[in-house]
Amino acid sequence: MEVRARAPGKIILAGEHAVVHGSAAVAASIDLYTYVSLRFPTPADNDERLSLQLKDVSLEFSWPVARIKEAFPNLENPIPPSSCSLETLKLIASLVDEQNIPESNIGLAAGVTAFLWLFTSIHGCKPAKAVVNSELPLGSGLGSSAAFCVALSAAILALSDSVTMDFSHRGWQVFGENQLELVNKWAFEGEKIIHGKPSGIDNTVSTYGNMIKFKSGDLTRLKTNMPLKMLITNTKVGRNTKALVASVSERTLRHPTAMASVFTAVDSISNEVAAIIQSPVPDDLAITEKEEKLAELMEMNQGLLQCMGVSHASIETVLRTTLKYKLSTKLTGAGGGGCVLTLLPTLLSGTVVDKVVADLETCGFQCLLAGIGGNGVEFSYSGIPDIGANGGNFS
Ligand SMILES: Nc1ncnc2c1ncn2[C@@H]1O[C@H](COP(=O)(O)OP(=O)(O)O)[C@@H](O)[C@H]1O
Ligand SMILES: C[C@@](O)(CCOP(=O)(O)O)CC(=O)O
Ligand SMILES: [Mg+2]
Repeated sequence: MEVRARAPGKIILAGEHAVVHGSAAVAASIDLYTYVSLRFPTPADNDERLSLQLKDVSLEFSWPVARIKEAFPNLENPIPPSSCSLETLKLIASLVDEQNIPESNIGLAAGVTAFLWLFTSIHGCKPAKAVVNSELPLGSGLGSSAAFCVALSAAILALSDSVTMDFSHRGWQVFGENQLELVNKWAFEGEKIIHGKPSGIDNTVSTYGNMIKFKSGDLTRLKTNMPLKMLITNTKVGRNTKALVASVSERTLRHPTAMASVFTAVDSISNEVAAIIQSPVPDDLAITEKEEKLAELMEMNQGLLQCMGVSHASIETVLRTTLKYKLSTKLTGAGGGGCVLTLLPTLLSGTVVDKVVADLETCGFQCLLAGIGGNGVEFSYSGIPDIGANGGNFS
């Protein structure tokens, strides 16, 4: 039997980075997903390995289970969601090093480490094969790391005693509230391995979907009927969230008072964005007014992200290009390159959108329009034994 899980990427409408320092932020899921399939071999497979296939980078890693047992002599499982200790990180690093990850893909080591921590914490040293593929660009600000951790946690938990399997349900199914919480907690532990100091907003929006406000670990699910259209421009400039988050923390240490004011300003912007998004939309005029306010808040947030030092020449080029069409733009995610959001007002003609996209593509950028605010993590079983509804636990 195999389980497949999928978890969405996200855009941050307001508050990235500042959210790591306690400000509010607003994020929405997008309809681009990371998929993980996981299966335990049958005795006939005679496979005593734990394998991870990363299709997006055409790499596969595997470890004999005996080698993992040797590296983790004191492994206890299953354990409740907890951080990987420095000592265990070192043990996992030795397993990852053995795989000779190509230098050009070295950022993957953190993701592979997160996989080993999540899998062994929940299942111990068991042979299994996980296959990952994604519709998201990796390392571009659309939350691929969180979608990876959420989809992995979901697939790993869906084949554990923590989830009662419902075989009567074919196709994608959603977790119950307690299980979602567990998936989110484990995914956060994975994000810690990849990001160093994540706020938790990315894994939370990927787990719960839709639109959320997030502050100091507290989730508020936003209800909105405002149509929101964003053009996502990928500058294709590579960057690394962990390094950017660390650079903002270093600037905060150097200028604590000034940065505290920046974070307070971002907090107000995020709260205002959340209020606008949630307020009723009686007519087109009201939508236009709201869009104008949102556009201004996005510009203000971008200015503050520049203050934090996370903009980039490529992002500034997108800003200048869209400004020619009086459109407002801000970076999304960690910045330093990656993806940029441009608000497309409801009354903006398709011809103008086409022209903006053509201009941006001439600069070598890639534009995409993603659906905003869809489902969070989902899972489905395949190769189900024919025993009817709710066959109980398998592990
Ligand atoms: N589909 C995937 N396959 C392999 N690793 C992934 C995948 N998605 C995410 N990752 C991991 O997440 C890292 C990128 O995370 P990050 O720098 O936070 O960028 P973002 O989350 O904005 O895409 C990658 O270097 C890798 O370790
Ligand atoms: C910069 C930050 O606010 C968002 C990072 O998003 P991404 O990994 O760039 O998609 C960090 C965080 O909140 O954990
Ligand atoms: Mg990330």
